[in-house]
Amino acid sequence: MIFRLGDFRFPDDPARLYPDTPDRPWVLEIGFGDGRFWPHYARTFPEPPNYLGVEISGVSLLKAHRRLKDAGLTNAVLTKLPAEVLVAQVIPHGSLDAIIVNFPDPWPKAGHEDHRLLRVPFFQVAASRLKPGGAALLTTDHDEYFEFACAQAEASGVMRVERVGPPPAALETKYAQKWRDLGLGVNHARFVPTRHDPVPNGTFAPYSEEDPAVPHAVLTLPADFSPQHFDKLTVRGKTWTVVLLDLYATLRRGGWVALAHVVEGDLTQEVLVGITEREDGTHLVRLAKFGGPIITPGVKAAVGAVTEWLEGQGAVVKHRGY
Ligand SMILES: C[S@@+](CC[C@H](N)C(=O)[O-])C[C@H]1O[C@@H](n2cnc3c(N)ncnc32)[C@H](O)[C@@H]1O
Repeated sequence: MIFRLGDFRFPDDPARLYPDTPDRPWVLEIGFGDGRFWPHYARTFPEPPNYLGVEISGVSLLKAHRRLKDAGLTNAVLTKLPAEVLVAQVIPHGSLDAIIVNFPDPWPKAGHEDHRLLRVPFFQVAASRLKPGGAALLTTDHDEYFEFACAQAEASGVMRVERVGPPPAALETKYAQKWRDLGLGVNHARFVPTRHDPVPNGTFAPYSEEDPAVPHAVLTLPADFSPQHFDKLTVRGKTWTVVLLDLYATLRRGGWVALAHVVEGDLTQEVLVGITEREDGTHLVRLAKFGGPIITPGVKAAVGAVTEWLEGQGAVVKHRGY
């Protein structure tokens, strides 16, 4: 099954994600590519564990989805997201049996280490998300990244590094085959948590139409409010950047819609903020459902930015709910 970020809870519950197999082990694979690993690895268990796969490539997502379907692996959830967002926001403390990372992008150029997944912050969150007895498994052809990842795991203070042989399934992926054809070897490590300090999930919330928590404001617009142009506007907070890109008039209900680009760490969302007239003549500024937004501090700030832009145009705010 393919999940969007908005289909998850924050944190989610494996029993909700896998209602037919809630008692099986839970394995997360990061950067599954075309999905060759899981059919091989799942076969090494008496029953296929519950699988959560995360990828940033949409093409890979569709290829892997077809592969898992053809293999009859139904207790599998695939999602197109940066792994960092999924691990930090969706996965509960102490819930995973394994985290698998096969041939992660090595970011080999000097100065690009910050783009690497396997750094201290990742290991700290991973140690929280793994169950006692669980481990993160890395297989890579890239010697320098391998040493870097082992050093980062040690530096995290929450992982023990075991340099052991890879599971045979890790040698069946597309990239494993590519490097094997070039005559290159692989490195493998198990990162075993030595501590399980909880790293709290964030403050994300799903969008629910009736929920009063949907960010909004109520205001009175000046009688002559009729914007003819809109200049792009950027607002920065500690953890987010909001860019109000444009404002559109809506024809069906009267009113306007602002398009906002919201960046918070690894997560980017494009959201719409509606400005609609209410029966009493005031206007409601509210995050729109369109596009399946997640309610985050940055998205609340986008509603705030639209409200404050309207104040700059002479609106008087009666209520702020963001
Ligand atoms: C070198 S490929 C390896 C693919 C596959 N594991 C294999 O062995 O054939 C790395 C994969 O990681 C994915 N990826 C890179 N950064 C990611 C991130 N932050 N979250 C999830 N996937 C990511 C890429 O899209 C790519 O498919």
